[in-house]
Amino acid sequence: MSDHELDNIVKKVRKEKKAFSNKAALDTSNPPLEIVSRTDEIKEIVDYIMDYEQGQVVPLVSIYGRSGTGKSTLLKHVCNHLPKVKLCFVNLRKAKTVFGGVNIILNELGQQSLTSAQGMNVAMEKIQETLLNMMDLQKKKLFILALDEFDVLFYDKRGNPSDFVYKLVELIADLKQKGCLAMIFTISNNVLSDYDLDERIRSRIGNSEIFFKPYSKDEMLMILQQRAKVAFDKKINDEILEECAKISFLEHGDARRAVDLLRVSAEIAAKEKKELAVGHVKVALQKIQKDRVEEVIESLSQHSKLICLVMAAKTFFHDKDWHTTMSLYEKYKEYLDAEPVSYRRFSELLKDLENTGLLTSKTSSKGQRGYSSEFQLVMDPQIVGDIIDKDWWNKHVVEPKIALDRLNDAGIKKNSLLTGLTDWNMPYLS
Ligand SMILES: Nc1ncnc2c1ncn2[C@@H]1O[C@H](COP(=O)(O)OP(=O)(O)OP(=O)(O)O)[C@@H](O)[C@H]1O
Repeated sequence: MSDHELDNIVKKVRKEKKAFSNKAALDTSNPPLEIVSRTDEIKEIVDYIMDYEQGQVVPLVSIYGRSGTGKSTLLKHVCNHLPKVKLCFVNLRKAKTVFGGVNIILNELGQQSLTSAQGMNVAMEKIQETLLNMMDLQKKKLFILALDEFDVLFYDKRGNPSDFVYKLVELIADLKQKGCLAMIFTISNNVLSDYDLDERIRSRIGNSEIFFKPYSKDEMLMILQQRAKVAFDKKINDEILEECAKISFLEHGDARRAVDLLRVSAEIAAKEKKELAVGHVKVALQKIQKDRVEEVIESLSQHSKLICLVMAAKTFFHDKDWHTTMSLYEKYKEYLDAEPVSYRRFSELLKDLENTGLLTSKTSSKGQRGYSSEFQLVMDPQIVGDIIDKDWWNKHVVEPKIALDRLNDAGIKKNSLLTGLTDWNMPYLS
């Protein structure tokens, strides 16, 4: 590429970026200028923390709620506001094992990792020693260890997360004996007491919990207005922000994704050299969904991909959202040109898919026949079909569906002419 061509690219990109006066305001890894709403949750956090002035704090508080509800932001905001509080904020997302989590804590405290052979007790002693030195040096009154994405440790089936929680609580008690007040805030999507914990730990940690509910549409709008004011020179039409807030409220209540939606919409408008409009939000939503689904689907096994394809086809072809495990399993077996997994394994795979956020489930009563689970695809089935196998999807699902809809529109009964079109029925061979 010649220098001239490169200069032209730089010029074009620079022009696109002029749509923003301060794009960093739409970067959700930066703290917000101001906390919107959440007064009750802030009060609850402050309540637990301020007990230190009476020399007595609870050892562990579980902050929980869905993603993007402000859990980490608020805890950091409160701690940074209080001069006598020392916060050590640790994200455990990358911890593959309980001991890996301990090493992440040590690293955050400025210490080297230990080998698992050195054992948990040595690690706890190291944490304790470091904390005591740090508190003495910095003349703080309360040490807070915030453990974000704490639930990750419970995926370590060989480790003992329950024992780790116990050791942390013991550590807090030891520190207190040595004149150092400390407490732990765990942050996760589910409340800590829902996890597999021993009884002795349940009684030690008590019920110190703070729930963060998903944001309402108005709260979401306020968060967006605040960021938009800083990010753009021109005032953004409220209609656009309201659209982003509405979509985010209906889909997830996640402030991070709402801000991302606004940013991607503005990027698309800038690329088209147009004013940001509501239409760009719709395009951005499709793009974000597609990127997310692509990332998740790429990491799935062939069986799980096939389950997604069955779900997408059933949803799209029959205009039906909810599907029972049995109806999905029957179609999956019919569909598969290889040895199927057992029904039990199939149910597990559905649950795993639910954990990725691609599906959601509900349990409904079948009267005397007990209960059954039903699943719904969270994403647009077209996006899922396109990602897994676009050609196959178009040929065996979209085209027959269009043909069937035409027949229906013309008033021709489904089963009279083209019975083959009453369902998509080509085995999926790849
Ligand atoms: N009340 C709020 N006021 C302003 N910005 C907010 C508020 N709540 C959340 N945000 C913004 O939304 C984004 C997500 O917030 P945060 O990371 O605190 O959520 P979280 O509940 O900890 O999510 P996760 O569980 O995914 O870690 C951040 O960029 C944050 O600045």
